[in-house]
This record gives sequence, structure tokens and C-alpha cells, in this order.
Amino acid sequence: MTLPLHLRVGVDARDVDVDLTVAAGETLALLGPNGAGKSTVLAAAAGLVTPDSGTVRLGDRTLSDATTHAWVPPHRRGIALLAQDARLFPHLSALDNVAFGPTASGEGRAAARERAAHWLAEVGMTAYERRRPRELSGGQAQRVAIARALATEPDVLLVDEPLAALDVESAPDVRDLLRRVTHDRTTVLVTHDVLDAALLADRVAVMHEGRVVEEGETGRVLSRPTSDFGARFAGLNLVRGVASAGDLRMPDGRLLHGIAETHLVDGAPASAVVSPSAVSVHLEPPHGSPRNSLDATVTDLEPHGQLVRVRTDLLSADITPPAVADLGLRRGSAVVLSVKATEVHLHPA
Ligand SMILES: Nc1ncnc2c1ncn2[C@@H]1O[C@H](COP(=O)(O)OP(=O)(O)OP(=O)(O)O)[C@@H](O)[C@H]1O
Repeated sequence: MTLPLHLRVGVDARDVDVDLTVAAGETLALLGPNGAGKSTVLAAAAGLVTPDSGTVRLGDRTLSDATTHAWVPPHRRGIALLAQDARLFPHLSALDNVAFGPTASGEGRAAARERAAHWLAEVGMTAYERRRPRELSGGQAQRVAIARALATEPDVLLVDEPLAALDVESAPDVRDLLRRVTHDRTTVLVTHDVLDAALLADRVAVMHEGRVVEEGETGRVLSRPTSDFGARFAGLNLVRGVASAGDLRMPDGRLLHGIAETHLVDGAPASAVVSPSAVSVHLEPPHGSPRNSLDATVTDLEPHGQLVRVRTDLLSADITPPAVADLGLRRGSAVVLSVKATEVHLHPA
């Protein structure tokens, strides 16, 4: 069965305070810098930390309530936590690892092993069921861990950076598997990987210093982020300012011309999202075309796929290595950035 999860919790010692709802069957990706509180949110849902305030609810059940001190222990929550490393029991075979949960919840040994065999088949690991964890690769162990989590038939799956410990070869297969098992299952996924969010999540929530600072449908956040971390995560520039006659006035007073997708109230906080691929770099202001031309200073140059990401004190631009050489760019170079108004997406901040 799949149920909605409501988390309204505060954990004082970690300065975490969030209000999150995950709809039944939905996958929510939790993003944010190190220390933002993502793992703490998972721990509160799983019952591994005791919130100082608020409630955790799963469907109609209250799993914890700081006011009434109601508390359902982790193994009775119907919530499975899948960690970065597989954390299998080293002395048990793959099959017995997966059978452990059903056995612990009272199922007979034969039935538990049957269920384990079913889930090992689901994750494509039948041929490895007698192996011990040390005889499995990282990707294989993670598959067994996924089977172990699902064998308890959880209502909610919590997944903490599931691919982070895997090599580039095994990560895509495990990602496909996760996509299959999280589909239609209430899931909270902590990730630092934009591909995980793009491929697995229906919605994302961005955390910063223990608070949710942005939340929305995945496509919206990845194309029109409103938080600094969301923009960095999506590989986009985010410039803040105030709306001014349909454009953005930046804190230094300069105007950025753009296209507003929703009505902007003059004088209200607003921001502009610009892809680095839409920004070109010049030494002199370019002539013609309805472009923004903005003086900037190069702060950093770094490889970015086949291109070079030119970071400046204003916007980042992705340009070719020959262009970097022709322009003679260095840290500290004075440049003129050019970007078409139609490539500048303005929205209320
Ligand atoms: N076991 C703990 N005891 C006390 N404080 C902790 C503990 N674990 C984390 N913290 C603190 O709680 C805050 C939130 O940390 P948390 O691990 O939830 O962040 P995170 O977003 O998951 O980070 P990361 O991406 O590095 O895993 C941080 O200030 C951290 O130092």
C-alpha cells in the first residue's frame, strides 16, 4: 500500500525545522548543501532521531508527536531506509539478508525465504542469492540492499544518496532499478546528483541551514529555480534584484532585460534565471541585436565538459576553449557579457 507522508518536525540540536508532505506514490528529492539537514529529515521519518517539536504522520497513523510523546519504533513504522552503503549483514547470504526483515516481523522461515527469493529476482540477483556480501560488487550489494528494503513491504522508502558509493559503470543500472521500484511508491530521496533528481523525482525540495527554501515540481525547479542552491544544482545562473518596468534591477542599479513569465510587481523582489550557454563573452560591447551588455570581471575558469565555464562576478558563461584563448581570459580579466533578453527568464523571488 502506498500512503502520504507528512513531516512537520523540529530537531533543535541540529537546528532543523521543516514542514514537508510527500503525496501517496510520489518521489520527493531532498537537495541541499552538506549539513543542510537532509539526513536529519530522513532520520526523523525513520524514527532514528526524536523530534523536539511537531509530528510525523503516515496516512492516518501518527508515528511521532512531540506534544503527546506518541512514538512508533522504527521497525513498526512501515518505512524502509536505504543508505549510501548497502550495510548488509556480512555473515549472511544475499538471500538471508533479504529474508531477515520478513523473519524479524514474524513471518515463518520458509515464507520469508520465498519472499526474499521473489525480491532478489525483482532486482536481478537470483544468481547471487547464496553469495556473502564480500563476494558481491558495490552495485550488486546495493541491489541486494534494495531487495532487503522492499521485502518488508514498506509504505514509504527513504533513500539516502543510493548511488554515491557506486562506480560509474554500475550506477546507471541501479538508477534504472530505483526508478522502477520508486515508481508509484511514496519515496524521499536525498541526492547530490542532478540526474537522480531529473530521472527519479516528481518534486524536489531544497534545504538550506535546516529549512526548506524551495519546493516544487522537478521540471520547474531545474529550469526556473528560485534558490541559490537550486540554481547551482541545475547549472543555471540566478541573479536577484527588484522588478522594474518588466525588467530586473540588480543591487548595483544596472538593469537586466528579460522576459517575465508571470506578472512582476514593480519594486518587488524578483530574480532572473540565465543558462551559462546563453551568455557570450567579449572584450568590447558587441554592436546591434537587442542584447544585455554587462561589464563583469572574470573570477574563475574551469573545464565544463567540452567547454570552459567562465565564472564572473555577475554571471557564468560556457564558451569554447579556443574562444578563451582568443580572448586571452585570465582571472581578473575585464569582460563584457552579452545575453539576449529572450534568454533571461524573470520571475518573482
Ligand atoms: N548525529 C548527530 N549529532 C548531532 N548533530 C548532528 C548529527 N548529525 C548531523 N548533525 C548536525 O545536524 C545538522 C544537519 O546535518 P545533516 O546530516 O542532517 O545534513 P545533510 O543535509 O544530510 O548533510 P550531508 O549532505 O553532508 O549528509 C548539521 O549541522 C550537522 O552538523
